[in-house]
Amino acid sequence: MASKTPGQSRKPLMAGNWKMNLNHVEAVGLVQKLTWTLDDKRHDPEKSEVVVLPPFTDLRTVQTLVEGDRLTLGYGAQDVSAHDNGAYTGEISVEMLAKLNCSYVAVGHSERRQYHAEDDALVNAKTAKALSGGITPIVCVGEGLDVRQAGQQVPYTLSQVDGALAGLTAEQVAALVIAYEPVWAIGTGEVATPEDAQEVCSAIRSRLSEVHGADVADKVRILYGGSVKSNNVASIMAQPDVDGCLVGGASLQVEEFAAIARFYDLPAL
Ligand SMILES: O=C[C@H](O)COP(=O)(O)O
Repeated sequence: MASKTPGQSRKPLMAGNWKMNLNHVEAVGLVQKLTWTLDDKRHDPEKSEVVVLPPFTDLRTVQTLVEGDRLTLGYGAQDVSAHDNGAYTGEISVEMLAKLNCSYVAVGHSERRQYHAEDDALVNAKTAKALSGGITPIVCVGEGLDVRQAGQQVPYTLSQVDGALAGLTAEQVAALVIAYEPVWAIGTGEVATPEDAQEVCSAIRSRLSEVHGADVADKVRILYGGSVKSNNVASIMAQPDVDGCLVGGASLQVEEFAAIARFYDLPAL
């Protein structure tokens, strides 16, 4: 099995995308239980950074809890507007997220692309907007089942990466996170094999290196997402170009997500 490069400096990132689950009262319960569980199991924050991405309506509550109790837990949003402010009903601006001290925001999640017709140009605008507001975008890319069956997952995903990062400077690219999420593996229980994840994550890093240089490519954390569980996370994380996971369903289960965060203590099966 491929292994991490010795001395690699990218700190693993485990981000829990709650999607449209948990109201702000329920968020308190999950965040408290998660941090207690991580403490109880002696989670080492140097070995993985743990982040939650709750719905917008939970963010102020999560901020108050994290800051009030000085929790070692990052948080962010699941989407951001490409606009600064104005008549965009239902949208949330980067300035609003920055005011809530969000560290991260997911952009271009496949569910946004599928249900809200977000294309690469809009994902590009949102990525640039997040960066301009000092929030780290987690740029989501990945192919559907038809593309995978045609064996086109690498060119398809690289085209999404090119589109999402168009016009960004090397410095901006070095500051963002990319999440490779094959759509056929999201919420289906169909996890990609570690080799499937590595193939595309490695191709993404090579593309970043071609366009922005090896130093930039070496800094970017590339996550895998799609049916990540405690029983498959260690072997996925053993891949050299996988620097963390974007976790959906399992992030709503405290014990499961805490175990995923502590992937470094699990055997790679
Ligand atoms: O953002 C998370 C991904 O969509 C993965 O979701 P999942 O872990 O439920 O498959």
